[in-house]
Order: sequence, then structure tokens, then C-alpha cells
Amino acid sequence: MRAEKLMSEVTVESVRNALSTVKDPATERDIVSSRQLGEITVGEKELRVAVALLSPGYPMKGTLDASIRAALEPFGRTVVIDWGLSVPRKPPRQDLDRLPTVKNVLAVAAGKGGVGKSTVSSNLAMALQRLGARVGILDADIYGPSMPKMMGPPSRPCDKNASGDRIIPALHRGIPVMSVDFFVETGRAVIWRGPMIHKLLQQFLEDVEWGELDYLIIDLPPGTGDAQLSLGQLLPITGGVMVTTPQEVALLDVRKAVDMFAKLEVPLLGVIENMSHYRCPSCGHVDHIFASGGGKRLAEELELPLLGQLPIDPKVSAGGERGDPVVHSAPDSEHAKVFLELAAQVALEAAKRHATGPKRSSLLRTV
Ligand SMILES: Nc1ncnc2c1ncn2[C@@H]1O[C@H](COP(=O)(O)OP(=O)(O)OP(=O)(O)O)[C@@H](O)[C@H]1O
Repeated sequence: MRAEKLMSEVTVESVRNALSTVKDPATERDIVSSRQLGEITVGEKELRVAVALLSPGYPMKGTLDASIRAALEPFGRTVVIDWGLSVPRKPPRQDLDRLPTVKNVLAVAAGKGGVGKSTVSSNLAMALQRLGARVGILDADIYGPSMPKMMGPPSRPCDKNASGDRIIPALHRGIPVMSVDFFVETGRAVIWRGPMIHKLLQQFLEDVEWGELDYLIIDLPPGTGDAQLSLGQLLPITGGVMVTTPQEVALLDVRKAVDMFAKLEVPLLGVIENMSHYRCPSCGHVDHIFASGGGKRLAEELELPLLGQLPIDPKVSAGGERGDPVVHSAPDSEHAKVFLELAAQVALEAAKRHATGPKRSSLLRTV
């Protein structure tokens, strides 16, 4: 009798009510008010619900799946969940909305040069794309642009639009890329003062047809210079990720870079430790060539997540040299898996940032 009564009450509304108790584990918000719940279809024997995940490769999908099934269990029907992806957008800010079609801006930074920031940027972009997100890359490393080389030959070069008033970015492996490299003769040095860098970056943001993107990844120059200052002023950055190697000498410079982000009021999403260790392919022995645990200690000190620890791997550097990031050249390899997990963590932290009320970059005045 009880079961019959319950059966007769299965409506779209009752299913929605049941799901309003389900919280997304990343944000702690219920999936109805956060608009993650889509279409509900009530069948004779089946309940079908569409649910959007907030980040690609969402690491807590299993927990959310179990909560939804538990909430719908009393209806006594087979539950089918159609998963989708709906990356939340950075909060609109009229005065700084230079990129209305871009949902999130992620800045990849490093305290010092050569720690693998560009390697991380290129593989992070490829990994987010592989996980289903729409991604672009802005190479803001004005003095040492390496993104076009690392991403391989373009399928479409950077060009002007038909009316000549907008820039169409180059397309590398399906990813729109803008870089100063497109405008400087090979082998020539860029010797620019701060105002010129500011103007160029402003153009890269305002005059480029980026299209609809979930994430625009900015490959920053190392250290604390003009490009960081300009970007902090020009647009709201969802978050920065700090790439470091494990040794103390690299960490000293990271702390300065972290301080700059704080002054620019750009939130940091976490720390990535690159060249964390080397695993011998023959015997499996793990060597910590550049000391061990520095990234973890730094993350703890800054109270930030350690987003990933990337091993030293000749395939990773060979991929960069060849212009074929390992996530693209060997997508099912162990090395690619590390980058895919890292990308999922970065995207998760960006999504959480929206739920917990992001800080906004305003700055410059207070620097
Ligand atoms: N995990 C890794 N395993 C092996 N080689 C790596 C790894 N990460 C980076 N490299 C290599 O280290 C060198 C420096 O990397 P990359 O150019 O990405 O550093 P960067 O921090 O962007 O440098 P820059 O100061 O020029 O901006 C490159 O030759 C790259 O291929």
C-alpha cells in the first residue's frame, strides 16, 4: 500500500524536491539551487535526470553519483544519470569585463625561470581540452615566448578578421593561442618597457576573437614583473597556479611571487611541484634529484592545495621540444595521466572559488 502510494506520487516535482537535498561535495551547495540539475524524465520503470558537473574530470563524481542515487532510492525505479559539464563563470565585472566570452582565467606562474611553467601550461591546456573543456592560451611570457613552439605547428595562423579590426588567434591542436612570438622575427629580442607590454596585453585581451572558452590559460613570465602587474590590473583572474621545483632556492622566489599575487588580490588555487622525482624505467627506483617535499611544505605553509607532483620524464621534455605535449602525443600514458589528474584538480579549485565567493583583482593602485 505504502509503495503504491509512493509510486503514484512520482512526478517531476517530487523528484526535484528529493534532489534538492543533494549537495555537490565540492561546493556544499545543493544541485537544484546551483542549477546543476537539468531535465527530469519520469518513466514507468525509470527515472532519468540530467546533472551538470562544475569542472571537467570532476574528481568527486562518484560521491555525487552515490548521493543522487540514495536520494532517489525511495522512488523504487532504475535511476539513469545523464552527466554534462557546466563550468561556472567568473563573476561579471563591468569595469573589467574585457573577456565576456571567457568563463575563467587561470594564470600559470613561477618564482624563477626554467622550473617548467610553460610545460605545465601547454599540458594543462591539452588536458583540460581532453577532459571536455574549451580552452585558450595567452602566452604572456613577452621576453621568452614558448607556447607556439611547445604546441606544435598551427592548423591556422594568427590573422586579422575580414574587416581588419579584430585579431583571430592561431589555432594549435584545436586551441586558440596568442603570443608575442607571432609578431617578432625569429631570433630577435623583445626589448620593451612596461607601458608597451601593458598595451600589448591589453590588445591581446580586447582585440582578439577568443570565442567561447571555459578556461583561458595565461603563461606568465617568471618572477614579479610588468606582465603580472598589467594582467592583475586588466582583468579578474579566477586564480593563479604556482609552479615550483622542490629545492629551497626555487621556493624562496616562489614566496616573492606569492606575495605579489596577494598584493594584486589575485587568489591562488594551489601549488604544482614539477620535477618532483625521477622513476628509473628499468628498476622502478625513485630518486628525488632536486630534494624532496619542498612543494608540499610550501603548500602547507601557504595553506593552499598541492595540486600535483609531476615527475621528471624525458618524454615530457621531448614532447615540449617536438611541439607535441605528452597529453597529446601519448594520451593514455602514465605521464599524460598525471597531467589529466592535475588539470582536474586545477579546474575543481577554480569551481570552488566561485562557490566560496572569489576575491577580485582590482589593484595596481595599492601596489
Ligand atoms: N617534468 C619534466 N620532465 C622533464 N623535463 C621537463 C619537465 N618539466 C619541464 N621540463 C623541461 O625543462 C625545461 C624548462 O621547462 P619550461 O620551458 O617549461 O620552463 P619555464 O619555467 O616555462 O621556463 P621559462 O623561464 O623559460 O619561462 C624544458 O626543456 C622542459 O622540456
